[in-house]
Order: sequence, then structure tokens, then C-alpha cells
Amino acid sequence: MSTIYEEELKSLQEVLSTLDDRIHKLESIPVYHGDNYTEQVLESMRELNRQNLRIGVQEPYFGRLDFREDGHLEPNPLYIGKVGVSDEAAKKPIVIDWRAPVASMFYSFNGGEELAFYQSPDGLVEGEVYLKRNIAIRKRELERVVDTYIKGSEDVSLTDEFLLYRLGENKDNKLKDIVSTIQSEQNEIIRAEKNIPLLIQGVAGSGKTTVALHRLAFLIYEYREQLQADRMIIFAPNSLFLDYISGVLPELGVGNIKQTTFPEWALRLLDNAVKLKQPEEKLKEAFSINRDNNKVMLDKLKGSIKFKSFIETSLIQFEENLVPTTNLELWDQAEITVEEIKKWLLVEYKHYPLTKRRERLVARIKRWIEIELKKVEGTNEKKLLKKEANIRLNAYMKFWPKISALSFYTSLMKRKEIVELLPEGLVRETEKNCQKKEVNVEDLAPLLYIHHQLIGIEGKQKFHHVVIDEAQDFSPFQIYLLKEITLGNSFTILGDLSQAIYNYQGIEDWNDFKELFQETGYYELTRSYRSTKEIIEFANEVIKHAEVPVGLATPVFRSGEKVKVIATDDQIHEIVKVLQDLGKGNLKTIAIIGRTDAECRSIHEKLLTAGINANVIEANQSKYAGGISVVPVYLAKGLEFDAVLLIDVDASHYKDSKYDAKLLYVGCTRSLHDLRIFYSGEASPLIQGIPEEFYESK
Ligand SMILES: Nc1ncnc2c1ncn2[C@@H]1O[C@H](COP(=O)(O)OP(=O)(O)OP(=O)(O)O)[C@@H](O)[C@H]1O
Repeated sequence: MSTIYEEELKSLQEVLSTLDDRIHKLESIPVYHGDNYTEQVLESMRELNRQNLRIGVQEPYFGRLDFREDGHLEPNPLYIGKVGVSDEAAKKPIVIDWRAPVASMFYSFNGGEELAFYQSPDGLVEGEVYLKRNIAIRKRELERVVDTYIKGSEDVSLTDEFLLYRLGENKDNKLKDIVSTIQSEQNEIIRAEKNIPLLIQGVAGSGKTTVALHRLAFLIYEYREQLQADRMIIFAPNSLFLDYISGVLPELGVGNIKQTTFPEWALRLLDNAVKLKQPEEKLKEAFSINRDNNKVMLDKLKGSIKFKSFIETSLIQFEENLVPTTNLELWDQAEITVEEIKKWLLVEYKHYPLTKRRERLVARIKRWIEIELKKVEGTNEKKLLKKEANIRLNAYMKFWPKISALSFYTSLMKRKEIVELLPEGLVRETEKNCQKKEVNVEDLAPLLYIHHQLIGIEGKQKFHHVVIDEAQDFSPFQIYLLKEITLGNSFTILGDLSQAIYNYQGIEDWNDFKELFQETGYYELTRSYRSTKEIIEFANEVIKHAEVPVGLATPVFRSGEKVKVIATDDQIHEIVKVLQDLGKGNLKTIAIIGRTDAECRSIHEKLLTAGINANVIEANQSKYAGGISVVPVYLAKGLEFDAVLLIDVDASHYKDSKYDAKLLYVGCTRSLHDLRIFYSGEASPLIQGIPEEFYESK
């Protein structure tokens, strides 16, 4: 047993005993069930404390940083963990929360003799780091102690050893937190300030999703006075993906943050006045091998800022036409002029949605009536005039047609200017769908935008912070809409242009989003943590065909098996053999990734017949079970598996196009440790030219 291990074992025992005491004390206080509000608040704080300590006691900390602050003689060992715990009597931290300012040095300090520093609430604190130590504790047991920096020691080669140890582990069906190994470029994003919208382009496996979740936990901690968890939201591509990431925030002790998809959120706000038209069929069509590209890409038109501007102009014209051209005469010689009403409605109340403006207008006219009536003599006369005025006001307000977001949107399809924006066929189809109260995903941003102008998205429906994952698949219109209802431009927008496979709705250049904001913080993540060096190098060869304007992924130095390319006339037979082989190891998740939904179903059936217990993943699925999955490539985006078997990588399934290169890239980069490519007949041109050093053929 090494001395550093013994030293840490002793510290761990002391900390565990303090935490156990704490938990014991909290558990011995009877749970309060009464009506007293103050007691209820105290109880909920105690409950949060109990929960946090129960998480914390399993793995109280993961790192130690010995830091000597300027002006102090000795370094102070700081233990950093998921949950901060302090010795209240001695007013001293026992474990520091990873989100605390001082803990940022654990992630940002990368060795060297330069001064370390952190931003405390009282200003910049500088000093020297003497030791940086990674400590792996699992279920209260000390597993590993690795020093990554010792002041004065030359040996810095260990720097990534702990990270590699973590990356080498097998994964189950849920994404995990990375608090113990956050890298400095990720730390910068996590801790970036709240009110500058962040745009993050990150290669596959660079930790975008993970970083976004850690950023939410950080923001909740740092801005606890300003942010409410239930007004923070994550938009993710589908329910399956939401299930996959659902464990991270609770692991970080953060609850209540909304996690949803854009359609789910939009439909709810629209009070389910419309429904999506066969969304699964639409996906199948968009990802079919011989899709009609021209038709599919038309969907993009409704996501443009040009389309938004057309709607905006139409709404302004609609408002202007609302006011009748004659003055409002409430009784003889009591008149409000058209100009006055226009001024109230279109200028003074302009910032309100239309329904609210209507309410304000009526209230104002009523006030006006009261004031005018004061000038009239005789109670009876007053009564009569008031009655008359109300009748005329009601008649006057009839000018205001009953309108909903859907009816307004439908009416837009009849405007003559629409043909400059959408082709005739699409206009007619949209109109027909709307009449049946059915819409497509790309209609939701326009509808919600109209809803916001007419009814308003107000109060608690507005967001304190928005995370958009896989943002390359969002349209500028969607982002514009979210910007309208997010306070302080507080956004974290993450994605990868190399994985823009939903190209019929998304963007090709981050400038499309940048220009929607006055200022943005733009970051590029180029290091990929998911896959082995061999897999990343192979995938990089594939994505070169897509000529995407972003850099290639750089692997973390984690080496594994070479990628295997297998030519065979009987793919099922080979796959079953490989699965049986892999089954002997301790892999937890394996994916067989196909090109289309129909092909995946057929393979799934064949695997079941061959006695392989596999699940097939479908578009409407909301749970991901792990184990062996058969999944179409477009649904595998965002997920990861210990091993991936990509099937049908032949010339007809993956052609020499930029789009197919992105699809194949997504497929390859899902694998952590083992990637096998199968094809029958002629290999896809996307892999034909790859130099042999990048794979092993069979
Ligand atoms: N600093 C880190 N320490 C340990 N593991 C990490 C780190 N960063 C990322 N990972 C791991 O890398 C994998 C990929 O992370 P994640 O899914 O967040 O990446 P991504 O950029 O969203 O990927 P993609 O765009 O391909 O879906 C995950 O298993 C995650 O735990």
C-alpha cells in the first residue's frame, strides 16, 4: 500500500464518519407534515440536505487541490466533491462543491509554475498550487489515488491517466456525470457567464450534451438568487434521448429542470389546438434511401427568418386594419377619433399581445366614458348615456374578429405574397392540413410566433435559461422565437455541423444563429472523448467527404482495436457470430446501426430468429433499455454504445454525397471501443478511398 493511498484512506474515514453523523442527525429529526409555512420551508431544506448527503456519502469527493493563497504561509488541502459539506462549528469546508469558485482551479490548472487564481465574490484570489490529486471513491471505498501535479516534480506524464481510466469504462443505458474529469476547455463553457448566449460547435463525442447539463447545474448554483430550475429548459431531439440523459441532473443534485422536445413544448403551449401529422412517417420519408431531395428540402423555407418577417408584416397589417375608419361616437357629441384609438392600440400598447391590447383598449374607453359622464348633469341623464355608450362600445368592438393562431396561419396561405416564399403545392398542402388541424414540425415555430403576438407567451411560460442540444437541426425561426421568450438572452446552444443530418430543417452555418443576437460567445470543442483514437481517425476519413466548415476531431490518446471492415454475402450470419463473440466480453451496450427503419426491423426479426435477444429502436419510443439494440442511424444520433456494428455500408445505402457522409459519420462516432463495418456487394464510395492503415479488412 502506497503512502498517499494510506494518507487518503485516513482522510476518507474521517470525512465518512462526519457525513454519517450529519445524516444520522438529520434523519432523527421527525419529518414535518403540518401547515406552518416556515416549518414547511425548513423541512424541504432538510430534505434536500438529506438527499444531497445520501448522494455525497457514496462518493464524498473526487479530487484534492493543495492551494496556498497569497499572503498565507502553508498550502491548504481542498477536497472537491459533488456536494459541499462544511464543519459549521469550525466554519471550515470539509468538502467543497465542484461549482464553487475555488474549485474552478481544479479544472483550469494544468500544471506549470505560473500563479493559479480564481474569481471569488470579493475579487481575484491568487496563489500557488502544490498538489492536484484525483481520488476515485466508489460506494464509500477508496479505489484509486493518482497525483496529476506535484509542485517541483518533473513528472507531468500522468496528467491524463485518470481521464483515460474513466473513458475506458463500459457504458450502460444512461449518460453519466463527469464532475471528476471535466477538462479545462469544457470548464470554461460550464462556467461562462449567464447572459451572453453561447454557441458551441463541438465534434462528435466532445461532451456537448454532458457539458450543457453540467452548465445548468453550475448556473443554478452560481445564480441561485436569480434562476428558478422550473424555468430552465433543455430542448433535445427526441424522447429516447431525453431518457438517455435523464440521470445526469439528479446525479448532480439538480431537480425540476424541464427536459423536452421542441414539438412537445410547442404543442402544449398551443393548447393542443393542432396535432402533428404522422411524424414517424415523415421521418421515414426524410431518411429513405431514395428520398425526393427537392421535396424534403422545401420544409426549410418555413424555418427561415424571411418567412418570420412575412408573418410579422402580415400581423402588422392585420392590426392596422382592425380599427374601423370612422370615429367612435358614444353618444351625441361624445366622440373618440380614429387617430386617438389607433394611437392607443398601435403605439401605446404596442408591446402587448393583441388580446391584451383589446382588453386595455376597452378599459380605456370605459374610463374615457366615466370621465366624460362627470361633465354631464342629472343622474337620470347620466344613466341613459352610460347605457347608450355601452351598447355602442359593444357594437364597435365587434369589428374585432375572433382569431386564433391556427386561423391566422391558415389565412396567410391565401395571401398573394405567399407564392414568393413557398411553392404553390406546399401552400395548398399546408392549407389543407390546417383545415384538419394537422401540422408538420416546421409549422410549429410560425404558429407559436403568431400565438405569441396574439395571445402572448407570458409570465411563468418565459424562460430563465434555455439549452438547445443538437442545435444544428433547429431553424433560425425556432431560435428567434425562443429568444423572444427567454429573459436576458440566456442561452446555451450546442451542436455539430458534421452531424447535420436533419438538413431539411436545420442550418449549415452557425452565422445563421449568430446574427439573431447582438453578441454571442462562440466556442469550438475539437477533442473527442467518446471513441478510441482508431475510431475517430476512421470517422474523420469519412466526414472529409462532407466538406463541412469545421475542424476534424482530435482523439484523446486512448487506443483500442482497429476498425474492422467486413465484406460478406451473408451479413446476418457474420453479425450473429460477432455478437456471440462480443457477448463473451463485458460490454454493456451494442448497437447494430442500419440505414433505414424498415431494414432495421427486418434485421431485428432475423436476430430474434437466430436466438439473439435484441431490441429495435423506433421513432416514437421513449425508453432506451441498453443491451443489444438495432437502430436506424438517424435515431442513433446523440446516443453511444460500447460497440457498433454498422450494416449495409454499400454503394447504394451510402452514396458519395455530403449528406450520406454525415449519416455514416454519425453512425461511426456512436462507438466507444469497437467499430465494425459490414457490406455486401460494392463497398460505399465513402469508405473505398480510406487508406488501409485506418482499418483492418476481412
Ligand atoms: N471530461 C470528460 N471526462 C470523462 N468523460 C467525458 C468527458 N467529456 C465527455 N466525456 C464522455 O464522452 C462521451 C460523449 O459525451 P457527449 O455525449 O456529451 O458528447 P457530445 O459532444 O454531445 O456527442 P455527440 O455530438 O456525438 O452526440 C460521454 O460518454 C461522456 O461521458
